[in-house]
Amino acid sequence: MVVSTARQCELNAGKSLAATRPRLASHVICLHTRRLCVDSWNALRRGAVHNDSRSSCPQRSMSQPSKQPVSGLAKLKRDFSSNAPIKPTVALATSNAPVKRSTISDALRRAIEEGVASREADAKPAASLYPTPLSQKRSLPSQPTDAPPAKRRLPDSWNDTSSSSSTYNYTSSARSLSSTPYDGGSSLSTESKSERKPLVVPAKTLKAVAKPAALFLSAEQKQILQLVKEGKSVFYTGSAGTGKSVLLRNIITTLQKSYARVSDAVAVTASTGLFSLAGQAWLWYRGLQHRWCDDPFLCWYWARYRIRRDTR
Ligand SMILES: Nc1ncnc2c1ncn2[C@@H]1O[C@H](COP(=O)(O)OP(=O)(O)OP(=O)(O)O)[C@@H](O)[C@H]1O
Repeated sequence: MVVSTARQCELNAGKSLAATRPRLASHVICLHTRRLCVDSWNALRRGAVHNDSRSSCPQRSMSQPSKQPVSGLAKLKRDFSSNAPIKPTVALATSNAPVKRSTISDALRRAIEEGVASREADAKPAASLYPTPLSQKRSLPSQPTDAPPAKRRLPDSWNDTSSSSSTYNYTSSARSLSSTPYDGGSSLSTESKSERKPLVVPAKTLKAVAKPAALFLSAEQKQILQLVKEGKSVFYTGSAGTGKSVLLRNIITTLQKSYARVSDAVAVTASTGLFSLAGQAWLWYRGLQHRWCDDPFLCWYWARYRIRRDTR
């Protein structure tokens, strides 16, 4: 595309542009009239006359200043007859002066400015809803502090059923418990320490708790117990945990009940396991089996030593 000035339009009028500049582009735009002046390159090549320039570029005297604002390119003179570079005829100082823009540019600029302004106006309320990037905290919706939060209440049907059913009343139960010797700690929050009542547990309750469960002797144990009742001398032994001590306590209790009216009828010479003849059971139970236990005397002595040491 070739940019042609008004002067060039005048110069080129009436003669073939193709003859002078055959390699020019296909169109020539006259900057003076800002419209397409010349036909296509083919028309120029055929030697067509620059007809449009006649109509669009009226013959004007170059001495008359142009009323229409032109850009700096309009003031460039170029001789198309040669390949000489463009030489500005007007000092470039004029370019330093504020160049008055065309009305089209001003309108476009105003339209762009109005569009930007309208976008900013639309974006302002939306931006006020969201926090700034620096403050990432979410602002909770402001609630009126005067109005207390609504209490959650049970439905009426719930109250009806609870009153009719056997619901546990914690308040009344706490009062009833405080009247008992042991309040179970429920009245700690309501009563002071001075009002606390001592813990009183009936002796019957303690005995019932301390009483072990009844044992039923096995057949072998019963057989040995029966022999003792018949007054026979019995020696029974067995490995650890087979029930020898249980049987011995049962024998003592049975004999004491049988000879309760006779004083000193029953005498217990040694406790179970500890001072028994071998004493192996106790030592085995304590995990202290020793080779001395093969000797009854040494085992008894060893057992006594361990008992005294442990009971200090
Ligand atoms: N007839 C029984 N019924 C239920 N438990 C029993 C019976 N005989 C013994 N036991 C239980 O067996 C365990 C051992 O019994 P016991 O201490 O009398 O054995 P042991 O032979 O004396 O043991 P060790 O030789 O170590 O002294 C005990 O916990 C006892 O309660």
